[in-house]
Amino acid sequence: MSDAEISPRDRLIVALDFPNVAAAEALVWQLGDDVAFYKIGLELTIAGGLDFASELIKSGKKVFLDLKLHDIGNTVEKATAAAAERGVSLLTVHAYPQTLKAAAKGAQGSALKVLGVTVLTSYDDADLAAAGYAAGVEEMVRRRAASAREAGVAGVICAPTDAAMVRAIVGPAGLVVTPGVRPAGADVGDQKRIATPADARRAGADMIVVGRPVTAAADPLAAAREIVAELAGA
Ligand SMILES: O=c1ccn([C@@H]2O[C@H](COP(=O)(O)O)[C@@H](O)[C@H]2O)c(=O)[nH]1
Repeated sequence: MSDAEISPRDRLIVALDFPNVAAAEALVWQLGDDVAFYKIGLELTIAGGLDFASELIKSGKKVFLDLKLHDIGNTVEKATAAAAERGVSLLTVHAYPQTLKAAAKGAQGSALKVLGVTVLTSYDDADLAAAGYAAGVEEMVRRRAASAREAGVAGVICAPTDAAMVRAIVGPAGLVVTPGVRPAGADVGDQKRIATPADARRAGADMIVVGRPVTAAADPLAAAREIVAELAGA
């Protein structure tokens, strides 16, 4: 499928950051056919999310497993192969060359797309300095996007504010997925590098990840519909 053929609905990935499967199931039921792509992260994975991922896939939804793997090559390769076997569509690993290459190998021959996490959207230059990095966000994002391209993974996770720069590095075929998305006026929470759904899309994001602006909304279905409408107009 070419990029132009992806519908606005399929560009929205809702993050199921819940402490249990029952709460995640209730939201998926509430959103119905308006949302087709879900992200399962660390919290839900620890609470039985892997079996729930398989159920979602069986019911026709797409699943992004956001595990941000980072370990020795053999472990990352085998874990990636196991994710591919489960039928998930997207999997994250941290964008270190060794990790990216191992994940690319683990996904070989499958439909799984591996995404390298560049710099977390909750980080700014001061956070990187506090973690011991000499380079700032822009430089680190550039380096990691280039590592992802060189390792041959499908694409990257970056902030919407980095998307245009990243697009120039990964090229038109690279998948650019951006969390840190906030509709105008939404609570920013712990995110630091943010943009609206429309601005993320205009900057070159193929897909956006949205959690709390949908999951914590008084009316999650209306919130999801507004985001899809905004994407459609971008
Ligand atoms: O750099 C990153 C990588 C992953 N995430 C994940 O995306 C969602 C965002 O949730 P919100 O509630 O919309 O802030 C969450 O699951 C993160 O683990 C990210 O935010 N930034």
